[in-house]
Amino acid sequence: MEYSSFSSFSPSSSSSDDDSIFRGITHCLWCHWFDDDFKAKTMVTGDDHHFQFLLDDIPHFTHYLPSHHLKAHSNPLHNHPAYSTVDQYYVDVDDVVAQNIVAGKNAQKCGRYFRLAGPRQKVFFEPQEVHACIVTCGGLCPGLNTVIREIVCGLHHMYRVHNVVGIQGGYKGFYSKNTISLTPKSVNGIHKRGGTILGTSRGGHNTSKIVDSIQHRGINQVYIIGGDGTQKGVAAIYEEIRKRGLKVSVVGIPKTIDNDIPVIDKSFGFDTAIEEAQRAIDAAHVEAESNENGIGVVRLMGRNSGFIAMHATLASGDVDCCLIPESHFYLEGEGGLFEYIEHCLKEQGHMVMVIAEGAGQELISKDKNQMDASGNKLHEDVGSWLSQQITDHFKGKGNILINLKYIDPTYMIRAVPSNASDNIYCTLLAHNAIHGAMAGYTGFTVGPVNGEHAYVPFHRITERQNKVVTTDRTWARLLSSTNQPTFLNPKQVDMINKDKKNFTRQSEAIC
Ligand SMILES: Nc1ncnc2c1ncn2[C@@H]1O[C@H](COP(=O)(O)OP(=O)(O)O)[C@@H](O)[C@H]1O
Ligand SMILES: O=P(O)(O)OC[C@H]1O[C@](O)(COP(=O)(O)O)[C@@H](O)[C@@H]1O
Ligand SMILES: [Mg+2]
Repeated sequence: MEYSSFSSFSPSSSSSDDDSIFRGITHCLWCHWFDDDFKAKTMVTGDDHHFQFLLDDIPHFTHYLPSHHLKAHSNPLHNHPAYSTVDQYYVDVDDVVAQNIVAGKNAQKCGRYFRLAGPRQKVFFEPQEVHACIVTCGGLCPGLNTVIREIVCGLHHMYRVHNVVGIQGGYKGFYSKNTISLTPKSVNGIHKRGGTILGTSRGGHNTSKIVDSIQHRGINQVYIIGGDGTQKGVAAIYEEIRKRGLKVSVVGIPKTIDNDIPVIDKSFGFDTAIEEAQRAIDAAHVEAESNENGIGVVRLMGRNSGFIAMHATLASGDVDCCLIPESHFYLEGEGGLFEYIEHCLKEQGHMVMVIAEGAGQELISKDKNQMDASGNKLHEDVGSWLSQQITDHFKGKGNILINLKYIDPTYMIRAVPSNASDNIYCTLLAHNAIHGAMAGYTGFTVGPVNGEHAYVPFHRITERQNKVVTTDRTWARLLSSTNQPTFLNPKQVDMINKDKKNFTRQSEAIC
């Protein structure tokens, strides 16, 4: 199937030979097209023609490379001693994952679907032809080394691919550093270490220099591990590769300690970070409890979203107040933070607070607007600021002596090695990334959607950042467990309720 057979905004069914090689034998009707922004879409109609849904599809080599450049081969896993015994080992080409799994009266008509991740019957690379590279970009996260190790070992053990290199120091390493060879031996045991053996960086994304380097080195599978910024870079690399007509599979593996990547259930390393945060909260609790009017303040990561702070608070049970960027708070007056602290000290003699790094930034007077090398806004240290505000407040009250201890474990929670469950998660991500690349898919990311690993197009991952929804049940559960104020006035509550009504109307209109 030639790329030109995809027509803009006009779904058309296809049943060429190449198409059936690509999709296997199927009874469903699959109509592919690209929308105005060149995003792959597929309309799938079931056997009985009643069931129809829109698949948020990912690109495949057959979409843009001429068929005489492509040859499909049987998946070598057929002959693998471990995998060949598995019943139904290959993913059926008709298998998709629903983004919304809560059934309602319009359940079949609305929502998005993604391709189920996993090994395909046909692959578009011979093992000896593959030259893969791996790069890590952006901030650290527990599990980076595990993903690296599992890509190297997965390629080696499952597909007998031996030519894998590491790009050092993030995107800029493509054009400024030599590669290092990665073998199962060289990555042995790295999952027990925090950080990334390849190094990482912010900034330095130069699409044409990166693609020149990929072309020059003869690399044909690119595995890029990074957050939202990185995935925007991966999308640009894929676009350039497609324009140049290269048979190079570009795969993004989503990483972020902040867990703010949409669509996927959770990012790797997040569980580990929450576990590590407990140690800081426990210490803050012990200090606060052991001192008269003890106040423990813990600052956790979360540039624009408060998932780490929220989950660490929910897991702990010892936190009296959790402050996140999504929920504005104020210090003075009725319903304010100072009033609540005074209440906690009076009632229980101590209190523990968790604050996300991006919370309360609007309260801190700033004279500069600083950015990091990737263009991310740099925040003021809200933990130190808040500790000072609390200290000054009680000083002003004269007769109340407080004992405030400020703990800042921000970098500690992301520098640790991944825990057992994150290691298993990282392995699945790595293996599914490999299966997708070997099957000829490109320009995609991978991750769990409602518990099933799926291939997700870049634009779904980068179009927005996940935020804590302060009107949903999880935040309500937190408010009820801490007993903290909502910091909302009646006018704001009214606005939230109006927004909710509008949202419900819009959702109904989409269906
Ligand atoms: N819009 C973008 N387009 C291309 N590359 C980007 C973009 N945003 C960030 N990058 C690159 O991605 C890398 C990591 O981005 P950063 O925001 O620091 O971390 P993360 O990917 O973890 O969010 C950096 O090398 C940066 O130059
Ligand atoms: O000091 P660094 O390395 O820039 O990292 C700090 C930032 O990294 C983060 O963990 C997010 O990083 P990523 O976007 O790279 O995932 C933020 O919470 C924090 O603001
Ligand atoms: Mg980011």
